[in-house]
Amino acid sequence: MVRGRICGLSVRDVRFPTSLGGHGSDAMHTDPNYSAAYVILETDAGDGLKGYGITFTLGRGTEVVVCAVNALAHHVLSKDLRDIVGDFRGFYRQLTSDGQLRWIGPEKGAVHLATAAVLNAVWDLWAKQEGKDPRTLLSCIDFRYITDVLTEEEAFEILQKGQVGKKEREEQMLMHGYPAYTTSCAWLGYSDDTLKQLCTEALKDGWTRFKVKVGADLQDDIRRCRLIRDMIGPEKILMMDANQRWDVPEAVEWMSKLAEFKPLWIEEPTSPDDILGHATISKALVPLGIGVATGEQCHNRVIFKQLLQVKALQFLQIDSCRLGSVNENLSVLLMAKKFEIPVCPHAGGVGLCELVQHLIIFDFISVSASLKNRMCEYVDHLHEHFRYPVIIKKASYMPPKDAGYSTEMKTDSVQKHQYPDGDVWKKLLAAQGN
Ligand SMILES: C[C@H](O)[C@@H](O)CC(=O)C(=O)O
Ligand SMILES: [Mg+2]
Repeated sequence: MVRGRICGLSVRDVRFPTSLGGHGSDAMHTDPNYSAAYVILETDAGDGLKGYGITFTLGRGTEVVVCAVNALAHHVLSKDLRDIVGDFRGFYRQLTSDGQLRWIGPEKGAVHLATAAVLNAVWDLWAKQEGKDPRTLLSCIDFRYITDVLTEEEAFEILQKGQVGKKEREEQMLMHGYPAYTTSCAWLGYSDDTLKQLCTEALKDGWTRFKVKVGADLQDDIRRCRLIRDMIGPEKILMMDANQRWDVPEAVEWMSKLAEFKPLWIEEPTSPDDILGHATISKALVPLGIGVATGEQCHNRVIFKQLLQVKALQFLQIDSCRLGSVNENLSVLLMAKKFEIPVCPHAGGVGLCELVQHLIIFDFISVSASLKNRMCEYVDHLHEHFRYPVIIKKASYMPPKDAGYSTEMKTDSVQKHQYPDGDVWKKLLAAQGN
C-alpha cells in the first residue's frame, strides 16, 4: 500500500579517491574519482522508510549534478507518493519537461543524471512499499518519441509473453544467478604486473569473461591484449572498451589490429552521439566477428531507438543512472527485446552494480527470457559502502533479497567521503596543500 507525503529531500556530494590507484581509468578518463550525487527522500508516513537514490558521476562533475538535483527538488517536495506513482509517466514527464531546466537538457546531461538520482530514490521508496504488475510498469514509461518502434500495446504484449515460464526463470535466478563479466583486472592505468595478478585471482575465483581497456596506444593495447588472452586461454570471453577514443575509420583500423585477440565486442569505439558512425563500424567489423557495444553514455531512449533502428550495435548497454531511472530503462529493455538485441548492462562506478542487477534480472525473468549472449558487467570496487551490496557467486549476480533498489549507502561512508568536508577529503586536500 503506497503511503506518505515527501517531506524531505537531501542530496550529498560523495566522492571516492579511486584515481589514486588508477581504478576505473580508461583511454578518456585517465584519473577518475568515482563519485555519486546521493539523494535521500523522507516521508511523513511515520513508517521510518526512506528512499535512497544515486547517480554515478566523476569528481568535480558531482557539484553540477548536485545543483541540478536541488533545482528539481520542488517537483518532489510536498508530493504524495501515491500521486507520484499513480501517474508516474506524467511525473517523469514533469521532471524531464521542466520549462526552466529543459533548455540545459532535454533528457540529457547533468539534468538527466539528476533526474535519475531523484527517480531512483522514488523507485527505492516505492519498491519497499509494494510490488508491481505489467500494467503498472507500463504506466511508468514515457512512450513519447518511441511509438514509431514500440507502442504501449506492443510493450504490453511483450510483458504478457514474459509471464510464460516466469516461475522457472525466477527459480533459475535464485539457484544460479545472472552471469557476469569482470572489468576489474584491466583498467588502462594498471601496470602489466597488476593486470597479471588480478587476472590470476579472477581466474581462481571462477571468472570466465573479461573486459580490457584499449584505445590510447596501439602497441600498448597489443601487448596487454596478448597478455590477457594468453592468461585466460582461447575459450574464455574477452571484450574491449575504447571509451569513445576514436574517429570512425580509426576505430575500424585499430580493431582490425586487435582482432587476433578475438574480442566479442568493442565498446564505445567512437562518440556516443554518432549513431551512423556506430553503424558503419558495426558493418565493417562483421567479417572480423567483432560486435559493437554501447550505451553507458547514451543520453536517452531516443538514442537507443536509433541505434537499434540502424543496426548500430550488437550488444546494448543500459545504465541505471544515465537514463531516467527505471522508467526510461524499462522502455529500452522493451525496445531491445523487440529488436532481439541482447542487453549487457554497464555497471561498476559507485552503486551501478547494486542498481542494475535489479533491472537485468527483471529483464531475464519478465522480458527477454534468454541468457544467450547476455551478461552483466561487474567491477569489484566500493560495494563495502552500501548497506545491501551485491552478492556475486561463481561469477554471477545472486538476486537481491531485500526490498528496495539496493541504493542505500552506509551513513559512515557518506560522512567520510562527502566532498570537501568528509575526513577522507580533508586529509587528502591538506596533503595536497589545499
Ligand atoms: C570512467 C569509468 O571507469 C569507465 O571507464 C567505465 C567503463 O567504461 C565501463 O565500465 O565499461
Ligand atoms: Mg565502458
